[in-house]
Amino acid sequence: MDTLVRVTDLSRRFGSQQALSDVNFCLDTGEVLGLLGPNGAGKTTCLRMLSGMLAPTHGRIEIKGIDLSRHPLKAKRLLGYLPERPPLHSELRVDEYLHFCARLHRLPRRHIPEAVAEAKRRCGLDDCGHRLIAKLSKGFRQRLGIAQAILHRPKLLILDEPTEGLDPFQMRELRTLIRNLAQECGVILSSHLLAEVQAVCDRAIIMHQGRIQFDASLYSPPGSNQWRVRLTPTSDASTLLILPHVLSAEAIGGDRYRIALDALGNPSDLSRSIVMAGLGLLEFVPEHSDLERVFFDLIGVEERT
Ligand SMILES: Nc1ncnc2c1ncn2[C@@H]1O[C@H](COP(=O)(O)OP(=O)(O)OP(=O)(O)O)[C@@H](O)[C@H]1O
Repeated sequence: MDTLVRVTDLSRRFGSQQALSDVNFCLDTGEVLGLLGPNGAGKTTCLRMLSGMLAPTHGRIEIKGIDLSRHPLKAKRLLGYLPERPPLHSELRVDEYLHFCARLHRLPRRHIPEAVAEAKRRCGLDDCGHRLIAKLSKGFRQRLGIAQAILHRPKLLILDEPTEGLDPFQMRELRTLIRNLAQECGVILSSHLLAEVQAVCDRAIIMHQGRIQFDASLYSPPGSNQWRVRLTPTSDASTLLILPHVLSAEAIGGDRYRIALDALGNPSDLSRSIVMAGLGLLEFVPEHSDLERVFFDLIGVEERT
């Protein structure tokens, strides 16, 4: 697969504040990458640098092998950007605004009507051309923000908190749109919601205090068969290890254990054998993915084990 974006040792300092430190990652065409992290983690700073709006203090960004700092115009032609606050002009009508943006993207005049029609079609704005932007709902404003970003058919689409403030229905529609757009380009989006990233992304990077804490595919590896149990305090937990199909049983605190089963093990047999071995079973849940573990550890939403 093509490497679309290569980010090397990217750092940014604002005065004494180190907003981003030594960030490294790559993105392939067709991939949707989610940047996750709490407020102030550095997501927007990272996306602003990727979009060419902010210069790095240190490090390099290449888009299709083109160095963004050295050849900004050439590299920026390959990307579309939806900032945290979409740059909409509320006094304009949708068509007027998209024509204006098409000129900013330097599309040849004769191609503009077709490009505007196509962007509206892809973003579900076909019937909105004459509507005043001031009168659009939040969901339609986000669609319009994305439409301006894809007018020139970029190879890389950068979306900063694209579903922020949308209702669940609008969120679902926008996620479908993002997945459809990803058939033609790579997408990097930011969010502080784990479920959001899990719903739409192929890969997630968790950022915290300007650094990458986790970077992995969201497709669970085949054969990951892990369960979390809580036993009564008097239980002899070493018994877990001799139960059928148990590969390991790791104590994770609070009388809880993370149990890994082999490929033949299954949860219903495991729960039965725990009880038959005389252990007091209080809780039995699927173990979180590594992504969820890191996220909850950082954000501290879930009870700690
Ligand atoms: N222009 C700026 N001047 C000074 N500090 C800044 C500037 N932009 C960002 N920062 C600081 O850099 C850090 C990272 O901010 P950033 O906006 O990138 O985080 P974020 O993960 O996008 O957060 P949020 O989810 O709240 O948007 C924060 O501490 C922020 O205060």
